[in-house]
Amino acid sequence: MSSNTGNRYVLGQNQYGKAENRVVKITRTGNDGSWHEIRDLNVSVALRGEYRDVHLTGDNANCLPTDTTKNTVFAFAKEHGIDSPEAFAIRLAKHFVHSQAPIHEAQIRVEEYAWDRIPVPTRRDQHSFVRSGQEVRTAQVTYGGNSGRLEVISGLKELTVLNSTNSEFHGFLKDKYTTLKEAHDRILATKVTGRWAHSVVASGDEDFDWDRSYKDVKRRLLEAFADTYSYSLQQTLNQMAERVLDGCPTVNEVRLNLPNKHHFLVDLDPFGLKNDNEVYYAADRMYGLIEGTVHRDGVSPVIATSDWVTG
Ligand SMILES: O=c1[nH]c(=O)c2[nH]c(=O)[nH]c2[nH]1
Repeated sequence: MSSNTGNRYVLGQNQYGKAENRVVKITRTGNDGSWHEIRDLNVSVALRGEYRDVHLTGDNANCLPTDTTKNTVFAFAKEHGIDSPEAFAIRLAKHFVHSQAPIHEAQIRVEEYAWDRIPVPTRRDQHSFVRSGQEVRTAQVTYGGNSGRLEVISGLKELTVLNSTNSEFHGFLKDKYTTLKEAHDRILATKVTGRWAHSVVASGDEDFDWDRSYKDVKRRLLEAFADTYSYSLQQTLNQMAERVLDGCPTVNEVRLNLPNKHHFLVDLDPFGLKNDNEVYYAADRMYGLIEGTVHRDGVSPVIATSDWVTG
């Protein structure tokens, strides 16, 4: 969106909303309500539409307060529950666009923090949890706009994985600045940020099982990482994305950002010791950053390539 102010400047893309609403929903089940389920989300709202006046003239008539968007997130958790990050985000996005004429498009971004149950064999009630440290689940829903599209991008971040062998890197281009030694057996480690876009079919299906889809994609990413005999992290990236597209017909596109978490062999010669690929120094920076999108033929990619992902 852009609008000519009649002056020298043009108001370009703009959006607003409340970011990082941390909503935790406890659902009590069982006869006496002593079995608890938990969903722990970080929800950000961005609204787009007729906001020329609020920026240019100070007329706030079209401006639903960010405070209201925050309240809506918490009220919806109570009124509708949280079935999954995607379902919750779709419900919110549709609500904002359908309830206020000036709002043309809504984008909801969600992070979910997972909790595992602490098993207590002596207790029938279950309300104790330990934060599960593996990864953060993400979802981004965009609804509305000129085409009235519903776009759902699921994802994860901070999923750290390591292969202690079956990784080589050699035969690369060399110039006068190249000092890297060819590696025929190295550690391959990365902290996966992955995003995958769902087809319209899945996005529009109110009964679509987002949690199951998420588990399926994550399992495939991990299995492909473990199965691939790697000649570069780029090749591993492609294998991981293809494994998802192979097994998940409702996923059209996968984007992966893979920092190469370098492990350098430590020189033990000064101590008269031989380092037979056993002792490494794990460097936390700098890191190679390998990024790419793999999508079905004929599908136009929608996942932003400009998002800055750090290692
Ligand atoms: O898997 C890798 N890909 C690269 O492009 C690269 N570059 C580098 O220095 N090490 C590696 N490893």
